[in-house]
Amino acid sequence: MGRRGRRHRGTSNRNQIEKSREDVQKPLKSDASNFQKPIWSNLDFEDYYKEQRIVKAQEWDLFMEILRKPLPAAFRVNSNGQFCDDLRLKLENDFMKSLQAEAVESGELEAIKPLPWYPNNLAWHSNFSRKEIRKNQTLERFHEFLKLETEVGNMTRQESVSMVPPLFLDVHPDHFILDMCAAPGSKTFQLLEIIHESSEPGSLPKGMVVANDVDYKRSNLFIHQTKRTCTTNLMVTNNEGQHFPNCNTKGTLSKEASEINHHTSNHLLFDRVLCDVPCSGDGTLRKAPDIWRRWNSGSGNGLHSLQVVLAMRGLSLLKVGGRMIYSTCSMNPIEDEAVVAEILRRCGCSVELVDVSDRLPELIRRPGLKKWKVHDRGGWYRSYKEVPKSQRDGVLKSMFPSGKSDKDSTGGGNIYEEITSLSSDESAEEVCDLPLERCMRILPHDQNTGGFFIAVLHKVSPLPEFQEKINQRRNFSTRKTINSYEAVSDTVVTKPEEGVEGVVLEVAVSEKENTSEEGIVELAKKLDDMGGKREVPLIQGKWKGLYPVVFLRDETVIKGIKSFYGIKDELFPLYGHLVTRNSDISSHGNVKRIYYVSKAVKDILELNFAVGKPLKISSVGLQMFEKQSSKECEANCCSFRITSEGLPVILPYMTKQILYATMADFKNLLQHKSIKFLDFIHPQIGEKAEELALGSCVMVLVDDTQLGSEPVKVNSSTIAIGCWKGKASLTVMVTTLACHQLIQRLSDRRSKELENAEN
Ligand SMILES: C[S@@+](CC[C@H](N)C(=O)[O-])C[C@H]1O[C@@H](n2cnc3c(N)ncnc32)[C@H](O)[C@@H]1O
Repeated sequence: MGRRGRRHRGTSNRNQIEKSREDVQKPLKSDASNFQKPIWSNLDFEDYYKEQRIVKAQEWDLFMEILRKPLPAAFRVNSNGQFCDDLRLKLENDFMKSLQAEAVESGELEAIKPLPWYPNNLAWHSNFSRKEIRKNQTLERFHEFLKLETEVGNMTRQESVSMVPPLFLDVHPDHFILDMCAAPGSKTFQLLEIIHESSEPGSLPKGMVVANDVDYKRSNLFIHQTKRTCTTNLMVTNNEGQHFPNCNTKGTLSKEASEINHHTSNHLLFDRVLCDVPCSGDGTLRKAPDIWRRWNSGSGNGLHSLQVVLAMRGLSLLKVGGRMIYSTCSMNPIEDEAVVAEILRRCGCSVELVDVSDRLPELIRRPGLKKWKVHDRGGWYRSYKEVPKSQRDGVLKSMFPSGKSDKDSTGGGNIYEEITSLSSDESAEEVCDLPLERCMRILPHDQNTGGFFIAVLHKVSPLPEFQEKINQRRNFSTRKTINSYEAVSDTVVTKPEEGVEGVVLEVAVSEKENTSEEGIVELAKKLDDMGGKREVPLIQGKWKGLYPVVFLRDETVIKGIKSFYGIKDELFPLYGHLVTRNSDISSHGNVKRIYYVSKAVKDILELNFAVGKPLKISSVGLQMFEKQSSKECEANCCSFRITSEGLPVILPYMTKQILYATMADFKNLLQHKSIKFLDFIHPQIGEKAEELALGSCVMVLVDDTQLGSEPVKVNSSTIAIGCWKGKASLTVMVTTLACHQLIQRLSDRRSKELENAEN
């Protein structure tokens, strides 16, 4: 095959991939002129899945019936939330009972119930769809509860099947985890919760999550939500997953930096990888009925090769001994079993499909298929031999159960290459000889959910050398990466330094936060002390709302914060853990927002700087301090207030600017938002408030016995809010919504205590 022909096929295939990707990701236009009523059926879909035999003939009608019903709502109580137990009890003891009448009326057995396979009754399924919950008046109280707790970050609405993959990943708090296709981030939140679960309040987990997604707009939505997780252990990147950088140090790091990088040898490697790939999404038909209209077998075919390369890249970034989940919300074997079979063939003995049949026994799932066929416009094919040459652009060998890709897996060929001579037995229906029965397919009618597919992979040894070489070749052809990224986003590209092949961009911020270019360049000079690498905007000569992350090294600012809040370096180091972005610096050179990064994130950030910034970081760490200018502020006042999301992390290490208050004064402040010192219910608390330095402070709720015996040890149940101490009054610095939610939770606790006392 000549080069021209091959290139042509490659391009056409690429176009098809792009098209499928667009089809999958493009939100439907919501304006009235484009609105089309869902059709709830698609004969091609029915023919396809009947032929693939994903369900037995006798189950077919039920399968289709359930697919046409709206998806019941599901939600999770966030396990790190301060009110986790309170919320779980409220669901178990209050809503489960009070909603029951409503359920019986609509013919259901239970209104809400915990998902039996999810640990600790933390995930719930409601027999009402989200629409019903919104519309029904009796359900209003429940709806308000869900809305409020979701808004403040105590709960997450998430499709139940989408909660499954993190549970099979076997995550430990010290794990470095890569979530390759993370947006909108529901599984990332779960992963973060797991790594935080066993850490003490204020002590940060050793592990971290890199949440990557090529689509920076989708990532930005997700970044906005990460505030509520109060985590310092997250980095969000916008690399193409298949080109995710090695961050290979090639022995160029100093001894100190190499030690930092100890856990990653000379590559950035991960203990766990979640590869939740872009897919045709027909498992979400119940939630997104517009898919009925759009569905065709070409979508799955067009995504297959992207899914293979994403999974292969994930495996190459995985440590030996590590675990990767490959998952899709599609029921299509071309996107599911065929991809898993292809990666197993490419990896040889270095990767195993893990049998997890003994895990989560209450989760109903079906074994992966060993037989399937491939369909395209030309019809059905049982083996690659049957595919006419004219159709081989879109139908690949790797889509068939046998794969027949020996040549591909040596690294010499590529998956678009043609086979012209095949033996006669290849025309028979193929059966895959790999243990694909270990994969899991969740079908909608099994437990009233969406459809999902999961495979658990274990890396036993390094991948075959040629596979690693293929990955390295892909990673970095840097220019290509930049160009393909430009297609989907506005990017600031860091000017490549001598000897460093193309390095890319950083942080996305909203347009309104834009600062003048001169100001930023000026500030970059001041703040970027990481080897003097200054960021230069290349694309269209504009910053386009994307700004670099820089370590904050300003001694005056850091010392000011430390002394004002009484933070001891040996207990909670600030230096080297504080970062800011150029967008967070005013044109006068003043830092506006400061983020805190855990040791794990700091290490990766430093590694990224050291190897020329191949990671396109769009968000990192937790916003902990915010500039707060006030006329009342005196010379010794610190102009950085502690943010609500930063407070739980820093509180255990603060020795100054803390006011302890009992319930009456605490609630009073939440209700009135601002209280004069003279108006405190307990005058001694008012006096203490007056003694605080002007500026940011924290009010901590204590019980009557603790008052007067300060300092009180902070633990995971400590309730505190950020405040501002003015000349005559104390003011809360949290939103009205957060005040409202806190009052609600405190009242519920109080009623529970009274109830317990009565019994
Ligand atoms: C199924 S969604 C992921 C859902 C997500 N894991 C969650 O639980 O919320 C697939 C994601 O893959 C992203 N994506 C598509 N192509 C990609 C690529 N080449 N590299 C990385 N991400 C990609 C899409 O932007 C999309 O957000």
